[in-house]
Amino acid sequence: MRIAYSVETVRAAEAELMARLPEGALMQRAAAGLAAACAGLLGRVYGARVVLLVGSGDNGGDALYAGARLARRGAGVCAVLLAPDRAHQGGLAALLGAGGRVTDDPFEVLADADLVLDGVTGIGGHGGLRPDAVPVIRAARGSNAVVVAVDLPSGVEADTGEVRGEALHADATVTFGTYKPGLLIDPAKEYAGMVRLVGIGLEDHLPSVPDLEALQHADVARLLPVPTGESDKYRRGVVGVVAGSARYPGAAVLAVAGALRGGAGAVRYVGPAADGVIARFPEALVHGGPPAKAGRVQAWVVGPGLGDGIGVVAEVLDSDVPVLVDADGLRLLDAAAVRGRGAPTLLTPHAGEAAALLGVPREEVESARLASVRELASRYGATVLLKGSTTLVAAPDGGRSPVRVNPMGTPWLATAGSGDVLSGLAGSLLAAGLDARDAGSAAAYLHGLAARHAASEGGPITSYEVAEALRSAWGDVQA
Ligand SMILES: NC(=O)C1=CN([C@@H]2O[C@H](COP(=O)(O)OP(=O)(O)OC[C@H]3O[C@@H](n4cnc5c(N)ncnc54)[C@H](OP(=O)(O)O)[C@@H]3O)[C@@H](O)[C@H]2O)[C@@H](O)CC1
Ligand SMILES: [K+]
Repeated sequence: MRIAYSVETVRAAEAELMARLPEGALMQRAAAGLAAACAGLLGRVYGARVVLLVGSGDNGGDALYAGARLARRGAGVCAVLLAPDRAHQGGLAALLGAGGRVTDDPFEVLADADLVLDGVTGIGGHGGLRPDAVPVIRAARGSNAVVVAVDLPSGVEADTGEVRGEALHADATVTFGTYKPGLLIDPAKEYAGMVRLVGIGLEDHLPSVPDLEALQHADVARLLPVPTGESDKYRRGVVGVVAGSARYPGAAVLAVAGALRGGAGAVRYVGPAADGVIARFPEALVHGGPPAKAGRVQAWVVGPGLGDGIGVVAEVLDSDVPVLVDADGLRLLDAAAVRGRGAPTLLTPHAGEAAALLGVPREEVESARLASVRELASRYGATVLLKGSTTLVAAPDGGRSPVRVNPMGTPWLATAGSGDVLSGLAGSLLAAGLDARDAGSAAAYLHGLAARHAASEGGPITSYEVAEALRSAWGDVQA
């Protein structure tokens, strides 16, 4: 599991820790870890050419002190001061004392650098890079040097993962004390490269519940249901899928495709697209409806491709098993009916649907995804999976459990029908007994991984191919 804390929380923990340490000790810990990571990347420090890009805050201070350590080990270290009169004084003195130098010509030194340390901004940065930094960052990127970001790639928003202008694309990021949300959420995450976490003693001063957590392969593997010798289809779970319409029969096929590969023992399809479903999946159980007459299920998925036939949503919400509501099912969703349910509900909107549920413009959700998913969960008393380049999953517990962020997203998933596959898959995991937050986050993870597997064969992928690749994704996380 990777966990992240917001800047506000990091600053509070830092203040607590700093009060117990001698002046500057924390920055020295950060710089020591940073220099060691750079030494590892360089292989040989003696004679290496290192360039420091130094901004006006403590992020630049970290770079300067780390540069001083590398200079003492024989590296040729040169600093580019982006705000010369505001550069960290102690760090600058340390660098000069260790034999490093300052240059006025960044392009000359960047041309043959082995390693560039990006200390322009860290958690104190806002907005994209300022104009004076842009050509320098581009020159660093255009060189053959390994580019290492200090704490965060400069130009990204630490708390939200937004990138509001130009930002540095790093090969690696050395972050201090804890991950920041921007290191886990796209698009910022893509700028960070390989992330290394350096402990500075902050851990003991951070709250026990982080703001965010991201599952990794091993976490997903632990969550996935494994059939035992005792299993029959009911023990493995039967998932009911209420989807599709005369106008959108394909949504039914895709939701069933996802459900069949989600670990439930059987998939029961209810709706008007039964012929299409059976033609593709003879193993599906089909029923014309209504859902209450279709037979026993352990969880329902309702919504994909329902078109106008959304009257059925209320009937499904009336059941006493977990229910996933997606797509058309989210229109006209009655908040009181959802809140009044005894069994868990999982809502899976994209940003536009989330905006409609919240009654705000779509841009408001896009620009504040974390706040939006939390607000939806609390307003509906449901677990909410907010789809997007980084899918977020929040439980309705007032922030007691961290929001899950999916580290496995991929732009390949921006294709028609991919949400239908996800809803079937997540519903199947609900039927197999996972709680709503686990089912949603494990499904998002497998779905993203499956898309990557499918895309690795080359070229654009279809949603059906994503569903087919779920098997190999499943095997991959368990390997
Ligand atoms: N917290 C911890 O536990 C520890 C923290 N440590 C380190 O401190 C870092 C935080 O330092 P920080 O607070 O000084 O802020 P920082 O990231 O250097 O940037 C702020 C400066 O940048 C400027 N600026 C703002 N936006 C900008 C932009 N777009 N483009 C260009 N400039 C921009 C802004 O200037 P202004 O807006 O006033 O012009 C301000 O002066 C943290 O990331 C970590 O590296 C470690 O040493 C030890 C443990
Ligand atoms: K940085």
